[in-house]
Amino acid sequence: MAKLQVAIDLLKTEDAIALATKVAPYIDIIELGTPLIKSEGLRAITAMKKAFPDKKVFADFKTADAGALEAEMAFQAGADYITILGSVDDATIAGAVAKAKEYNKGVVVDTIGIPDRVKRAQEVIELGVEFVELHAGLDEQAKDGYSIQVLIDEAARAGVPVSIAGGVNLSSIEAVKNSGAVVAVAGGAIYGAEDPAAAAKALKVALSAA
Ligand SMILES: O=C([C@H](O)CO)[C@H](O)[C@H](O)COP(=O)(O)O
Repeated sequence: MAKLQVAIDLLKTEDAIALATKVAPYIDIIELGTPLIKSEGLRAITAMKKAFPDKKVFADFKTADAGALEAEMAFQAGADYITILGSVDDATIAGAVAKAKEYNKGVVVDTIGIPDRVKRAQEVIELGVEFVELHAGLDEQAKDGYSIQVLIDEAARAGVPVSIAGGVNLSSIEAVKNSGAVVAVAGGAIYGAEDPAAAAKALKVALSAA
């Protein structure tokens, strides 16, 4: 069954923990979004892992260089996963993967901005990453004509473990599930909902349905 990841793009650690507290029963992976980490630093990761030791904590660093160093920073702070940008040199990804092996943690490659996400996913999986995020960022989603269907189609033909991030919500979750993605990432659909717990529960139920 695909896992559910909540992407927390809030700016304060206490708000992030308050949200995670509401949705945790339905969530497998808690993502600290890039804006949150930039706003609060590594202590946001440490605080989240301390609050939820049994959940996987995902640090969305979107690292572009010094992969080993940034991976070590994230893992020492308490992260279980770090993201490295797929558009960077393979050496940056390989450095982070080597560090992940040392700490028994994982690297996720983020394909944001990459024209051929499937080809790059197939390449970087060979470097030892856990899974690849097929990702349309918030700015790409805001463009006219954006549809998550592109990511769903890519996941179905990727042939490697992928997550989908880019506006996953209740309307798209069934198609995301059927695409074979191993993780569905939902940000705004949860943290922007009037009742985040109900939103997370509905997504989890849809992912769990036979
Ligand atoms: O990674 C993200 C983005 O780059 C800002 O950090 C989002 O968390 C990701 O796109 C998922 O969020 P939604 O698209 O709101 O589901």
